[in-house]
Amino acid sequence: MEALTREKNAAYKKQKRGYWLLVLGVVLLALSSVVWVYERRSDEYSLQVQERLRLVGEVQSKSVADWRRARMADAGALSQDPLFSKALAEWLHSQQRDHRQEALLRQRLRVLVEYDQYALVYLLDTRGQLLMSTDSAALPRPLPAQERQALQQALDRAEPVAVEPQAPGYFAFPFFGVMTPLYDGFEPVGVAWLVMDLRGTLFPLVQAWQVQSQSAEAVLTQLEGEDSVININPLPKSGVAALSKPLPLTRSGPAMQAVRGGRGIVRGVNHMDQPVISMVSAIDGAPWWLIVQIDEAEILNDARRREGLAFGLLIGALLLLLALLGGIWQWSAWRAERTLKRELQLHIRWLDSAQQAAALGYFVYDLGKKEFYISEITARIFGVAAGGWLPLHRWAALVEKEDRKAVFAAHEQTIAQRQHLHVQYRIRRADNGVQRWIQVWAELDGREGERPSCMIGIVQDITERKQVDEQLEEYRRQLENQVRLDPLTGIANRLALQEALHKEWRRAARHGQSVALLMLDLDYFKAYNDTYGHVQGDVCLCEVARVLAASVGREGELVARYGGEEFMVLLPGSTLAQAQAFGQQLVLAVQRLDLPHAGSSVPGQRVTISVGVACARPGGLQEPEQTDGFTALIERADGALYAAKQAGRDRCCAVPGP
Ligand SMILES: Nc1nc2c(ncn2[C@@H]2O[C@H](COP(=O)(O)OP(=O)(O)OP(=O)(O)O)[C@@H](O)[C@H]2O)c(=O)[nH]1
Repeated sequence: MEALTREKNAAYKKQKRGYWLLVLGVVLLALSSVVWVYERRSDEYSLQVQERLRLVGEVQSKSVADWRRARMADAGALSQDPLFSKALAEWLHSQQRDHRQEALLRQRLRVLVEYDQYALVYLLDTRGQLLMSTDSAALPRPLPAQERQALQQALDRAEPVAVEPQAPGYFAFPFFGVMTPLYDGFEPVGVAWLVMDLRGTLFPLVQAWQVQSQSAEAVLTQLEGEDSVININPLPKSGVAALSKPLPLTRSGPAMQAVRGGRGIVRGVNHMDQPVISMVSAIDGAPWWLIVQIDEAEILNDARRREGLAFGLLIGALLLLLALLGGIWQWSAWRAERTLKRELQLHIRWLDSAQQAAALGYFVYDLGKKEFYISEITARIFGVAAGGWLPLHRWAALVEKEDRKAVFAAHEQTIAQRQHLHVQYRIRRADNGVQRWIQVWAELDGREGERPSCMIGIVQDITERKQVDEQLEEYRRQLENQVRLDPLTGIANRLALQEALHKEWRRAARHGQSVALLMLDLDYFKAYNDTYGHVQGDVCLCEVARVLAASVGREGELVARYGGEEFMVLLPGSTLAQAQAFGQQLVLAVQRLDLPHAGSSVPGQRVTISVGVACARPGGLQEPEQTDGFTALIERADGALYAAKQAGRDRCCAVPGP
């Protein structure tokens, strides 16, 4: 039972281990799926961001190009304005510089500042000397080389020429300028230097990209010298001011890739050594590149944060579900285990009670250790102190000497041939030395083909049952005898005679011997009954039977009451003469009884017998030859008896064989 409990516990633990392995497998599968999906989602998100970068870059670069084109177009329109140029020419040619013309020119310059949003406008002569400016703005002196060069180019080409942003510039604000030539007919009369403050004009276009990002920025760059660039607009997120000092071109920076002709989405590190994804666009008609960039790590972190949250929730829900399922399973397993334990305890109690009631104990014989483990009841049967381990030699000493060899042989045969063991043997109890009968049923454990490790069996004290069995056997034997005994005389009856006759007939046939049969009858017994009564008649029969029984003694010889006052004597191996002589002895033995018989016609009026003798040598052993043979023998003995009666009774007559 303990083994059963252990087995069930082991099965339960195995089941539990299996469950946790399953849970672990599911969790690992879920995690790897999540990681796989997560990676794919990160890639997808990166592609989405790149697409957005591309769109923003295209829109912004177009806006910047449009803005620049518009500025150049405005400058072109001013250059083509004949009235303005004419007014300037006239003002220049007038000796005292006509105040009215000057007022008109200043008016026009104010319009340019107010409506075309120029920060400053300078009117220069063709040598670059200041003629007038808006709001009395001072002209940088001397006129910087870049502006001088632009002025000259504008006059040479007869079209506006841009003055690109510079670092550091001449003004307190980042600016973009256009040198606009003015002609009176075919004669150049001067140049309008249109200066635009980029902060309120161009920068908002570049910085119009509103995204919730820590790093996303757009920057207009232009080459400064051979190997550096300047950022035209400020980068507030990176803490870089507009037109900051030139930044060296780094090999993997997006600016370098832009300068080398890279366009579209590029990867690289920015000036702060952070990996960024950038959209690089060249601004049409300008030496500028627009770089829209975002920190790559931020993209992924952002994506991961969001995806992670979603997946975290999913995994959390999954784990919660698993935990819930596990809890339910544990609870049901605990309930099942508790029920099982209760049932097991109940069964153990029932089994103990049943074993006690049946005086049934159990044992386990460990084939390796050669030791018995015996239960309490088994210990009680063997008379040892308590259940537990009992070495083989101690058990062997308790087996009755006469039975020991057979019991060992049975045990060995069981182990060798994997048979069931069912033996009954005697033991001497260890405590009081009393002999007891026990019965043992046992079998080997393990499956077919496996090497058995132990023999498990039950033991029952059957001493009382054995005694009852012996009594029953005795009773049966008595009954058997009684069936074959004549109740009045106590000698064999007709049934016993017939069985003996069959047996001896067959034996004689096998050994080629003869069988003699004597048939005896009390003479005038009817008269005896009539004279002395039936009770006395019975007594007489008993006396004669006693005498007859006392006269036979060799093996196979039998005296039987054949019926009424008739008796038979079977003499196997006797010849007719020997049998006749024996018959005569019987006649004399009855005479010697000297029982008075007043009704007898035999002289002396004593109880006498007549005897008929027949003898035969049996032929075949087969039926009906055999039956015919001894039936004929009986008939001939009967015939001989008749002859003895006819001859005067109290004698023995023999009939020779056929
Ligand atoms: N008392 C007693 N008488 C028996 C028993 N069995 C048979 N008898 C009697 O035995 C008598 C047999 O008589 P019969 O067959 O006429 O023969 P018999 O009188 O002996 O005459 P013979 O045999 O010719 O000498 C019968 O009267 C039976 O009643 C018995 O068990 N006890």
